[in-house]
Amino acid sequence: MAMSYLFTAPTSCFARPRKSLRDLSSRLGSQSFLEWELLGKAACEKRGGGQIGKNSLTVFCQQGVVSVARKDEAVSQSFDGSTAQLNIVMKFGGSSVASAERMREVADLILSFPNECPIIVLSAMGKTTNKLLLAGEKAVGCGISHVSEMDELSFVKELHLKTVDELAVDRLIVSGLLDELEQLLKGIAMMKELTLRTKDYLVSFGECMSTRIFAAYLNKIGAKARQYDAFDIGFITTDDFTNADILEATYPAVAKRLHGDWIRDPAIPVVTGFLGKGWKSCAVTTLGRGGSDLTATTIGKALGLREIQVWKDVDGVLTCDPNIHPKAEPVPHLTFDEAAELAYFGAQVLHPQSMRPAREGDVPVRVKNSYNRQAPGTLITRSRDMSKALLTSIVLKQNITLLDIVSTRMLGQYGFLAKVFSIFEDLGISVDSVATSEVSISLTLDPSKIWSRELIQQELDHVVEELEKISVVNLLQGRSIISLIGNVQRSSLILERAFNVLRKNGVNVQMISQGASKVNISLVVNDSEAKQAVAALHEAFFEDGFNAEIQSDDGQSQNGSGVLPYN
Ligand SMILES: Nc1ncnc2c1ncn2[C@@H]1O[C@H](COP(=O)(O)OP(=O)(O)O)[C@@H](O)[C@H]1O
Ligand SMILES: N[C@@H](CC(=O)OP(=O)(O)O)C(=O)O
Repeated sequence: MAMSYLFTAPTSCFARPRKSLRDLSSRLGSQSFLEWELLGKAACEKRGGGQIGKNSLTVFCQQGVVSVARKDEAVSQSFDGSTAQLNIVMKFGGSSVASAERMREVADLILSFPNECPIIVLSAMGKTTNKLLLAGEKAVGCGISHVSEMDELSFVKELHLKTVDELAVDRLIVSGLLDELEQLLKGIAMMKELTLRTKDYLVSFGECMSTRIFAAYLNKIGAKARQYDAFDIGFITTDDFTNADILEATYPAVAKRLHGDWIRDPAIPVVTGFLGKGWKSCAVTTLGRGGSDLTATTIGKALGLREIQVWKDVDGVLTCDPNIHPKAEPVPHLTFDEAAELAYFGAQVLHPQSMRPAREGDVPVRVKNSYNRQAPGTLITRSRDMSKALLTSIVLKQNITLLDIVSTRMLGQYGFLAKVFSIFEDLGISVDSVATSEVSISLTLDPSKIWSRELIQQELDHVVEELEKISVVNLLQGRSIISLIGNVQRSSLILERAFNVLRKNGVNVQMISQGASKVNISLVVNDSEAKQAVAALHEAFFEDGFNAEIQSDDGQSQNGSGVLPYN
């Protein structure tokens, strides 16, 4: 029996998947149904997503979605380039959608790209998440009768009702959710308890409302849009409430849902950022503060989009936190590794996990300013010309704890290190930077753990107690990590300049760590000296033309090509 297939692919897909389609068709053409299913599965896995139906196979390719449907007898193969495909994801943070006026501007911004078919990801409006968390904490102690008068609840209600009124969309879009929110807070007040699971449900109201308002507004101005709650479209996560991880199953599920709806009835998808659904509990989870960036990159990978755009209130990723040093400037180009390291070491501009899906899917990320569209922003890709900038940014993480641990036992180094890290593992505490010698180890912990659970004093005491069974421990609080992100293959040059500056400023470095990442050197200093040190380092590396000088002096990178490969 002759097998035959109908292929559909958008024009934007032709560049790369045409070959894949041919490969697939020739490979599938001579197979039995069972083999076809197996090959289909392999293709889906390789390409990051897909689905196998009884009589159809859909594979999501790099540049879009390729549908492959089997037809019974008649041989037919066609490419249909007429349907525009979802090709980018645009994420707008709380600062970008803080008011009705901002929502109008964001809608205008989206529609100013008529050739793009974007998926929109939104965070909660302005400071809504913080207000909801505060409301939850207050509700625990305020008594049920006082819930309705809580300032935080009034703030959230007024902000959302005012926004729907100003955008002239129906109040019903949010009024039901606001009632439910009040009921939830009353429940918390009644139980006098706010669990992590309840916290996640509580904050989810922020994204659920912002996306509903925005989608309604787009529809009102004639741009057909469809709202989605991430927890309903396949964002499957671990059950680590307040800091859940995205599970692999998410990618094909999200692609299937968004693409399927788009093919059936095209409408701009407006998806809640930050939210997921726990795979065991089936309850709403959140991806950690700032998690909407991760929602966007997950969608980018799931659908193999051309670009992920993350719109903020700054001109891109800056050379340092503008709140710490006002002379911070935009960084034009970063690698995924540099951006991940920068986020992990404290730059709040990106969620620490958000680069992972983008890197895995090799989808470029562009960080842009929704208040200043013309600014070029920052492009984050697999590799960059390393001769262009020796250092890309300086990140400061304050209020960390430094632990100096000296072995008292006759353990070999491997035994000692293994024991130390097993203690951290047992206590579920992650370590930031590490420096070791034969019998001692220095490491840093982040007590505020903004991206995960709180490391409270009690836990810190517990760590010390456990470590003291095998070592002498010196716990030093009030320290900062200054991370120098850039081409660490040139570490001698970076360190020479950095130590020169720090010595001149009388700053003593208490620990130094250069990981295998090849993009980060971390220096630990006293909190009291940290900001001054960052300002001095920024001046030395970015304000006096040092990066440019290095480029003209010896523009060649270590591998000669100037481009550091990602591996
Ligand atoms: N290196 C950095 N580059 C850019 N912004 C930074 C950096 N470090 C800290 N920030 C802060 O991050 C903010 C943007 O991140 P965020 O508030 O999460 O945006 P959004 O809510 O729009 O997603 C900026 O307003 C800035 O104050
Ligand atoms: N609203 C959530 C998620 C988020 O990503 O927000 P933003 O994009 O504004 O950082 C938070 O405040 O953490």
